[in-house]
Amino acid sequence: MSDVLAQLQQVLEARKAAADPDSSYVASLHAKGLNKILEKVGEESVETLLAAKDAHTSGDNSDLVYETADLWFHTLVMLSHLGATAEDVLAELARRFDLSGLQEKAQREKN
Ligand SMILES: N=c1c2ncn([C@@H]3O[C@H](COP(=O)(O)OP(=O)(O)OP(=O)(O)O)[C@@H](O)[C@H]3O)c2ncn1[C@@H]1O[C@H](COP(=O)(O)O)[C@@H](O)[C@H]1O
Repeated sequence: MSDVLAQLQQVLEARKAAADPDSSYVASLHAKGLNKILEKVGEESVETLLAAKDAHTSGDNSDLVYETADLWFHTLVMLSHLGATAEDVLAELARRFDLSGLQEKAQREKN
C-alpha cells in the first residue's frame, strides 16, 4: 500500500479508537454517525464532479486534485466507520489487474 495511504489509515484508526470529537475532525464524524459521514461523501462527490467540469474548461486541475483528496479522505473515514480499510480496496483493485473491464462486465452478465 502507498506510504501515504498506510500512514493516513493508521491515523484514522487511532482517531476512531480514542480521539476526542472536540479536538479531532475524524472523531467528530464517527461521533455523528454513518448518516453524517455519508452526507459528507455525497457532498465531496458533487464538489469533485463540479471541479472536473471546471478543470475541463480551464485546463487547470488544481481544484480537481484538492476536491478528489477531500473525497478520498471522506471515503476512507466511511470505510473505517464500517470496519473496512483502504488496504481492502487496494486488494480488490489488485485482484482486477489481469481482467479487462469489458471481460469483467461480460462475466457478470453471464452469471
Ligand atoms: N486528510 C484529512 C482531511 N481532508 C479534509 N479534511 C477536513 O474535512 C473537512 C472538509 O469538509 P468541508 O470543507 O465541507 O468542512 P466543513 O464545512 O467544516 O464541514 P461540515 O461542517 O459540513 O461537516 C474540513 O474540515 C477539512 O479540514 C480532513 N481532515 C483530516 N485529514 C487527515 O486526518 C488526520 C486526522 O485529523 P483529525 O481527526 O482532525 O485530527 C489529519 O492529520 C489529516 O491527515
